[in-house]
Amino acid sequence: MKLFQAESLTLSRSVVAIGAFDGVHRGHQSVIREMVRKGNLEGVPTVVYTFSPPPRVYFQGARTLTSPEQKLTLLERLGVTHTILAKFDEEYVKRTALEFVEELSRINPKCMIVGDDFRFGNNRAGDVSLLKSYFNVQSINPICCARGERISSTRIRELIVKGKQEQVLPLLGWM
Ligand SMILES: Cc1cc2nc3c(=O)[nH]c(=O)nc-3n(C[C@H](O)[C@H](O)[C@H](O)COP(=O)(O)O)c2cc1C
Ligand SMILES: Nc1ncnc2c1ncn2[C@@H]1O[C@H](COP(=O)(O)OP(=O)(O)OP(=O)(O)O)[C@@H](O)[C@H]1O
Repeated sequence: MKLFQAESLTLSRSVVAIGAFDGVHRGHQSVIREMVRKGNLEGVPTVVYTFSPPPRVYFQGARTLTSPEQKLTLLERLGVTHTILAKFDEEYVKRTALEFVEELSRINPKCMIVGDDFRFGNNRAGDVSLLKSYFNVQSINPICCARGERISSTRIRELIVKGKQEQVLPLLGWM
């Protein structure tokens, strides 16, 4: 897997998954596996566009579930060929939604997977409907735990705070 900073990758075709992916939990794995499946089917590079630190860590002081190194190892294991790891800092968050769209255009995504509530660009001005006006955007069905709740990084952080470690590993599902 090749690693890139923001604005440094150009491709003639790709499939892309975008998100914080903190923890690379079972929900994230499902998104990434679907993206890799599509990429392999089409014979095009598979790209994860992610952030370091995760936006919730930067803005809300949330605890990080996976270090950048751990995250990259897990992404590589899932078969991702390229990862863009954007340094999420004071400068980066000033980028407008259209600047982010322009950056994505440089990798010519044939298909893009993001969450329905994905927001991007300064002050979270960009949303999925804006992204859909430029790209073929898809989402996948939510992956839930045995109790029927949607798995999320936020939920895993809450379980850690409550000391319910034994419930965390099945949600991460790294084994
Ligand atoms: C270029 C760019 C600029 C952003 N600027 C802001 C911002 O000013 N304020 C904010 O709360 N979030 C900002 N975000 C973070 C997004 O709101 C969101 O958390 C991020 O895209 C990750 O999406 P996810 O939470 O669905 O994984 C920005 C994201 C990008 C890509
Ligand atoms: N349980 C899930 N099932 C399916 N897709 C998921 C699930 N959790 C996250 N995703 C998808 O993974 C991508 C990255 O999401 P993100 O990093 O925001 O995850 P999250 O766990 O919801 O994070 P947070 O709790 O911090 O909001 C998005 O496309 C999102 O829709």
